[in-house]
Amino acid sequence: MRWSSIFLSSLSRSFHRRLHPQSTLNGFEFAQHFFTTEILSSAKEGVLSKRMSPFIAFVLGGPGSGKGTQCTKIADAFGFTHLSAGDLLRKEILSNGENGAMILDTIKEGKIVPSEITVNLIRRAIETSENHKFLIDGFPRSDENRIAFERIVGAEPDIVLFFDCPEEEMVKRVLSRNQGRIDDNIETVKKRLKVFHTLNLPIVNYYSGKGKVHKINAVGTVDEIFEKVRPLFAAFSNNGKD
Ligand SMILES: Nc1ncnc2c1ncn2[C@@H]1O[C@H](COP(=O)(O)OP(=O)(O)OP(=O)(O)O)[C@@H](O)[C@H]1O
Ligand SMILES: Nc1ccn([C@H]2C[C@H](O)[C@@H](COP(=O)(O)O)O2)c(=O)n1
Ligand SMILES: [Mg+2]
Repeated sequence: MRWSSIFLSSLSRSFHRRLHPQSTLNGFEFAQHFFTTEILSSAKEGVLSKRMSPFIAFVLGGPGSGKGTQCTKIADAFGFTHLSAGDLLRKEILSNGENGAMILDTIKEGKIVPSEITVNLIRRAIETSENHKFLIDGFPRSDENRIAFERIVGAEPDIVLFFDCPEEEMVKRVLSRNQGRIDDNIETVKKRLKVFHTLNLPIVNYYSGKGKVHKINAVGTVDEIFEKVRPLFAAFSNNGKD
């Protein structure tokens, strides 16, 4: 083996270990992973312009914890495509599709829309995107969501961000959001908080067990929180917008 390849291989291996501390890849498996996820992602044109497997970050947190706000900033700074599951569902309501009325009722009740519907909206958005880096905001919200994503999209997240915010602060933020959302009222927020504890938090625990969760204290100004998020994404990117 040439020195340059030994050097590159060890550099990329340590980079990979920093990003995936739980990784057990080694030898051939590691080289394969590195080729498909790191090298192909930097190619700009032709058949290599899209990574074989996209880079996926799930972004979790309670209602009003600031997921959407931070995703906008990450997308701007690091060239990710921001896919909000809630926004995709709201668009589906507006498009008068066959599931629109059911989705509206479910959102009003603060419940979770059947996974197949949400996952297919996400899948379509990934497939029609030219990008290979995605922030999937507000998903998965349940074990059923997670399993459906693995089955239908056939992928797992590379990282999971979890915005940890006290309940009182989340309620305050939702009630002053003022974007005309049907679920931004105290009755629905209470229901969404229950769903957050019973269905969403177990997902965070599941990915914690896999060493994928980056927990961010979501109290502070938007910019202060982004400064905690930035280093995670800087580690994935050479120059901020690869
Ligand atoms: N760090 C912050 N400090 C104060 N207000 C914030 C902060 N981050 C976001 N907000 C505001 O709180 C409200 C909720 O934020 P955002 O929509 O980003 O939350 P979310 O986690 O996406 O919520 P949801 O799950 O309900 O979509 C918005 O009005 C936003 O401007
Ligand atoms: N995975 C998801 C994401 C969202 N929904 C529904 C239920 C949520 O209360 C609503 C709003 O989502 P948000 O904009 O707060 O992320 O959308 C769902 O059923 N499944
Ligand atoms: Mg949101």
